Amino acid sequence: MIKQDDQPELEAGSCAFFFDVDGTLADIQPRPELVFIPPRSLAALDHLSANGVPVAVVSGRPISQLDALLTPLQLPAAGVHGAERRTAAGELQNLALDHEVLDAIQRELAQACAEHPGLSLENKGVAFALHFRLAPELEETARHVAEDFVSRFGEVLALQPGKCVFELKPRGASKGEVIRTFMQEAPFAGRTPVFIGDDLTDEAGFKVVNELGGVSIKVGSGATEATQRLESVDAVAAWLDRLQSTLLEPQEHPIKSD
Ligand SMILES: O=P(O)(O)OC[C@H]1O[C@H](O[C@H]2O[C@H](CO)[C@@H](O)[C@H](O)[C@H]2O)[C@H](O)[C@@H](O)[C@@H]1O
Repeated sequence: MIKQDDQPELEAGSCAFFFDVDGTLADIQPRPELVFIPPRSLAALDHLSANGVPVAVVSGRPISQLDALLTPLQLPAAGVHGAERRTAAGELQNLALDHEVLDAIQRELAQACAEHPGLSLENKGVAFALHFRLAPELEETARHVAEDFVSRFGEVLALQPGKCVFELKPRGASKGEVIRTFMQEAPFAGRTPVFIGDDLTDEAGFKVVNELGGVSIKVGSGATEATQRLESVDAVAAWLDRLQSTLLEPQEHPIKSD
């Protein structure tokens, strides 16, 4: 049990924040489309950002889904584990990928997954997630299919295991490298990077943030490179509340929590 007193102590005004989404801002749900970010956390993100604190989301989800989850906020964002990026200035920068090959992979994967009802294929256009949360007995099948595709399309895809999922992400996509890129630009540059995440894909982010002298926070249990921990998504929400109170002369924020 992590006590309230052990919450990471930070002054928001000198930091730049990077948030993972599933398992960090939002509780894990049986299916990806059921996920939501609690209004209290949305309000806190809005408050920080409206007060000049750089806040970005860094997720395995595409940016289009992140925008929908964060509505009405539109934050700087990295999607698909870093394959997509929207800068603070609103510019979109994506990894250069061979879409013909990805389309062919998608067709083959759909066929392979169709042989295993219960295995759910999430097609993100440039990445694919093989979910087995609703059919845990298919974990080894999902691993086998994912490993087979990575061995055949290793120039394009890399394996990214996660919570009840094996993902095929674009080779070169890394949450760590995308955080490093954000940290070279305004308004992030010169601040202490803070990255909060819960899953294996977040470990690359923790590594880079540690290297940059920042603060890495793992949500939940399990081995990690992160140096601090929060117990749960609820604990993240409570910590966000406290972070807001460290701001000097805060401005009113448009989103109200309920
Ligand atoms: O980097 P994240 O923001 O943590 O996104 C990682 C993946 O999250 C989603 O899958 C996970 O969350 C689902 C909803 O809670 C859950 O049902 C699933 O078992 C988890 O693996 C999302 O579907 C993926 O696209 C993201 O890459």
